Amino acid sequence: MARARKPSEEEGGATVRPLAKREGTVDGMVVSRRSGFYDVQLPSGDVVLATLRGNVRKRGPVLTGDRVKVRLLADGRGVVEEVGPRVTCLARPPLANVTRLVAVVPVDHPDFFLLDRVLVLGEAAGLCSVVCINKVDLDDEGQAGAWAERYRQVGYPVVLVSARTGQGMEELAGLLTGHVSTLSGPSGAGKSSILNALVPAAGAEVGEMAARIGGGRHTTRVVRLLPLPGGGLLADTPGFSRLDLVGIGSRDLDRWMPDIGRWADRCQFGESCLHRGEEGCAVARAVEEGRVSKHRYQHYRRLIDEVLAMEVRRYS
Ligand SMILES: Nc1nc2c(ncn2[C@@H]2O[C@H](COP(=O)(O)OP(=O)(O)OP(=O)(O)O)[C@@H](O)[C@H]2O)c(=O)[nH]1
Ligand SMILES: [Zn+2]
Repeated sequence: MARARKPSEEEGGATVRPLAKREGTVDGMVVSRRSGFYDVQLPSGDVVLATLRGNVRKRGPVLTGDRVKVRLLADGRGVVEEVGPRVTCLARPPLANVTRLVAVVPVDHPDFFLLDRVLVLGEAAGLCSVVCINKVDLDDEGQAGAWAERYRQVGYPVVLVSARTGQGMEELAGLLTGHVSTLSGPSGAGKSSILNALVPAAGAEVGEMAARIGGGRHTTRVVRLLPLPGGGLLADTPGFSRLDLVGIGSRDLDRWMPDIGRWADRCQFGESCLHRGEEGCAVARAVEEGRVSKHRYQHYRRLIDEVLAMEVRRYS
């Protein structure tokens, strides 16, 4: 898989940059869609309901997050006349131009294997990830600081927040400014609570997942991009609705874990090495010397075994 080029901070996907000039049209971004109708947010903040022009419809699906040119009609509606190139594209949920992934870990039930899996998927999709440790009001044993340090060493910005008390939320909001962002993390991590704290009008249901499933309300939801008060947009649906390592190859995995990849480049065995404890492997040595976290390396080993097993199933 070719390495996705990461958008720079200035290129944050929420900036509505002009596409090529087109007479009588304005730039916008699709912020939600349902059966043939698209809500397009204009640079003024206004949202118009639009349909697609025939040639646009033929070219393939237009996704929430797509940058478009709309022609405004006299009745206040619009017609999408052109769709701009995508910086990133997620499949499930279908979202274009997301640039920021907020990987949420709850203090009360932290699962760092799951976090590393989410971060790998984010890297492979070309997103700039932030690790968000939530529920720090429950951090009685003061462990969150050490966890944060582990991920700062990898190179990720880490924020310690409490959606309940509001601690750290301003810092998190600052990291989302100018981006199209999405939250990811296990059920109960506090994604809806964080969304509601960042976008008071979001009205996301908190702590009701079990009730929803139990009650059989299992309908497909529309993905919306909600405007953040400080600028930027936040998806109201978690960024990865499935966490299988689809599209991740055994030869690429080290690149999607930057702390491992850094040493993989120096491995004497070159590209053929999968860094599974081979004698003389530069990654194994870096772990022994304490330059790479043992936890992260253990997770790499579990993930590479999983990817290899998938490849065996696919090719046999
Ligand atoms: N103490 C504490 N509890 C929190 C915090 N954030 C969320 N919670 C609680 O954690 C539970 C789960 O929160 P949600 O926001 O529904 O979590 P979610 O990640 O959206 O969960 P799903 O919808 O199941 O994916 C709720 O009971 C929240 O009130 C926090 O910062 N501190
Ligand atoms: Zn190696």
